[in-house]
Amino acid sequence: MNRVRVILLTQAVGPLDYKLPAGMAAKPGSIVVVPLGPRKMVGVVWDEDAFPLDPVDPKKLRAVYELVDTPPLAKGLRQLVNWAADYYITAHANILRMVLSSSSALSSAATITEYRATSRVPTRMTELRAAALDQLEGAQGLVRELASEAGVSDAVIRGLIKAGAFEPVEVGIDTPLLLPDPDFAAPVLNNEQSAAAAAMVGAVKQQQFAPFVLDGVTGSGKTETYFEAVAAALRLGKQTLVLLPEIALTQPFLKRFEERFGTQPATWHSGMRSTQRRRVWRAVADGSAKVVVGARSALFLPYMNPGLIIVDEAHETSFKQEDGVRYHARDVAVMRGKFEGFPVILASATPALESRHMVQTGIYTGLEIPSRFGAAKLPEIKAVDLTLDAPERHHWIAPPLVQALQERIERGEQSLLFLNRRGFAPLTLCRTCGHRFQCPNCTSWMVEHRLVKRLACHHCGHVMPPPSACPECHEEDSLVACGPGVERITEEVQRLFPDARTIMATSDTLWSPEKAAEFVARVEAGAVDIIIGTQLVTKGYHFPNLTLVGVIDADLGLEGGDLRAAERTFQQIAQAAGRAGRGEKPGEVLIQTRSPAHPVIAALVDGDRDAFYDAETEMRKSAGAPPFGRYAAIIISSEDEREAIEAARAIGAAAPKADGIYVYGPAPAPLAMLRGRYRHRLLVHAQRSVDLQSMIRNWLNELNWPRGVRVGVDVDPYSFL
Ligand SMILES: Nc1ncnc2c1ncn2[C@@H]1O[C@H](COP(=O)(O)OP(=O)(O)OP(=O)(O)O)[C@@H](O)[C@H]1O
Ligand SMILES: [Zn+2]
Repeated sequence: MNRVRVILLTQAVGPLDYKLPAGMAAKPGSIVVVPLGPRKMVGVVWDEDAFPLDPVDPKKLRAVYELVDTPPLAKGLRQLVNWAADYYITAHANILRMVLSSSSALSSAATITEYRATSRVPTRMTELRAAALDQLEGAQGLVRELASEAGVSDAVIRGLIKAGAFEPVEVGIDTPLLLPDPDFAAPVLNNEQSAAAAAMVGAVKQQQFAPFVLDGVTGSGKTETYFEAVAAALRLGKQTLVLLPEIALTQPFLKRFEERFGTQPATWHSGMRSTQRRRVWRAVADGSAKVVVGARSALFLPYMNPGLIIVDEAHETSFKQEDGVRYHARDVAVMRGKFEGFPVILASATPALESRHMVQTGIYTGLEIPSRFGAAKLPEIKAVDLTLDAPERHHWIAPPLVQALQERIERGEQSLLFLNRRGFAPLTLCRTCGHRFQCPNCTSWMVEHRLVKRLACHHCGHVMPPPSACPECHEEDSLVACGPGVERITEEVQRLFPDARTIMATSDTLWSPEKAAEFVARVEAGAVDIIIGTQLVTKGYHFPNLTLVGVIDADLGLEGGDLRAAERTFQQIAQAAGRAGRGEKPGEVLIQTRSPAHPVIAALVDGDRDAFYDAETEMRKSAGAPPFGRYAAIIISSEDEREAIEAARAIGAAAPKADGIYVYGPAPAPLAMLRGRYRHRLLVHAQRSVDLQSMIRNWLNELNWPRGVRVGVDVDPYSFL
């Protein structure tokens, strides 16, 4: 029968059956264009056994329009999509959109029309046009891209094209990627590294599923070591994916990769232009992209011949996606290896408790590199007790840290101050009436960003200029900044050491791979004495002349009752500390805290990671928390507060009562209002033996709620409270 089942890239309809026109052959995984009502839509031919479907009268079936000229999605990838839709309780379409994440890759044209500026000045010049021309000097791209770069509408750009200020350029987009050479510059590994590399290389050659935790202390050379596994995959003609937690880490990685393999790998991240996306997507799908480095979205690409996935800094919580499909890239990576039969390496100096547990129970293989590479030693870590050694009023750097910074400046060495807070101050209030600036769309304070003279919401992006008078009591010049952010620490450093060269490193300053590369180049060239940064600079970077790390507020992350607060704080500070003393000169780390006896701080000072993890694991066990039990959050939101509460109550009232399941709530979600939507949450806590997904699916399928209400499920949530 020439009938196929198709999943369309929209959540609005389930899988539909179509008939194949004569002469068209499509098998499961084939990408097709089909009619849906009056529209044309992309879809994927799916295995018939995945969904129970009513038989439709064959005469009523509409015909597939077109078979897209790309290789069909492999069976293993289709299984992964089935699994992810099931596990994260979402529609197949939502997962498939991440697989087919380049719409231009699906059209057959191998060239594309971009536009670039000519020197012709349009006869009619408007303010918008002038500003756009100014912004776009030397730029080239699609109309949409140029418009967004200049911050104007597409119409403005089209007007400029008509006026001759931009001209069309035909761009070939499928130029082949260069091949990395596994033997270009192989390093000599030390014994510890060799042992770990041998295990990974062996697994790559076996071409079977094998999960590893590559657990090496900071500066142990995990990258050089897993590069051997990449080389092994290259020799077999297999594809490797390296996942990085942040785009900012891409550039230094590319440089190291090129030094090792003679050419850069393909990259994949949200900042790419659509032509680049198409080129990489197609090269991934036809197997010619041998190594891809990317953010978590690279995980779902249709690799033709995958042989290895490496998740670098695998403990990072940014691998968990918090909107759309709430998946964890680390966990999906492991499942992908399982379905498609290849090793997956989770590399970290501070593995997630869950990963460590998998090693201890023998499900993952643990590989350790216990010491730093070469002559480098792990830094000495000390706590600075802020209750004894307090900074001056309105200052945040305590005397011992001031002195340590002074010594580094004198010796020509570099320092890093770590505070995980962007902006100048986390809270602004009126000293006369106490008014606090809150985001109008979210339950969160507006954060002052003094450099750009704005108050900003870190959740929805809402910004406003700081008013000169209080909006409540109208008192002039009455606003005070409360608490420090990195901008304020930078100011303090500049006051303390007027001659020191400082640089601030946060997602506000390192927002693109290029900016991050510039930052690295400046630090490497010795043009910086003191780096002040958020968690963005605490991992991955290797600056041999950096010998001091100061943690401004170690207690910050420990506040609040988040399940992973202690673990995350430990990881963050250990990673920050790991930037010190990576070269020949020894490193020193000073941790400012009000509770030096806290188990997290004590473990860091004693260098006793295992004791900390063991105690933390015991606590999770007795609480039935992951990995010993499971959580899922059900988030109910609406622009209408009543509607949200009522829907949440109705869902709560219908909660299943069964052994091993506890449902808490509904209660206001961690951000009770977000982007203008009121949010309520139910938290489901289940024993491992419970089929959590089926239970939630059955529960929610029975219920209805008003159109304006959205109900999302977050399986294995990372944001709590
Ligand atoms: N076998 C080797 N030969 C030459 N250089 C090496 C070797 N192993 C490591 N190095 C160098 O040592 C430094 C530290 O290595 P690397 O950055 O890979 O450590 P890491 O384990 O990833 O650290 P972190 O977890 O802190 O990011 C790098 O400059 C790296 O090039
Ligand atoms: Zn907001």
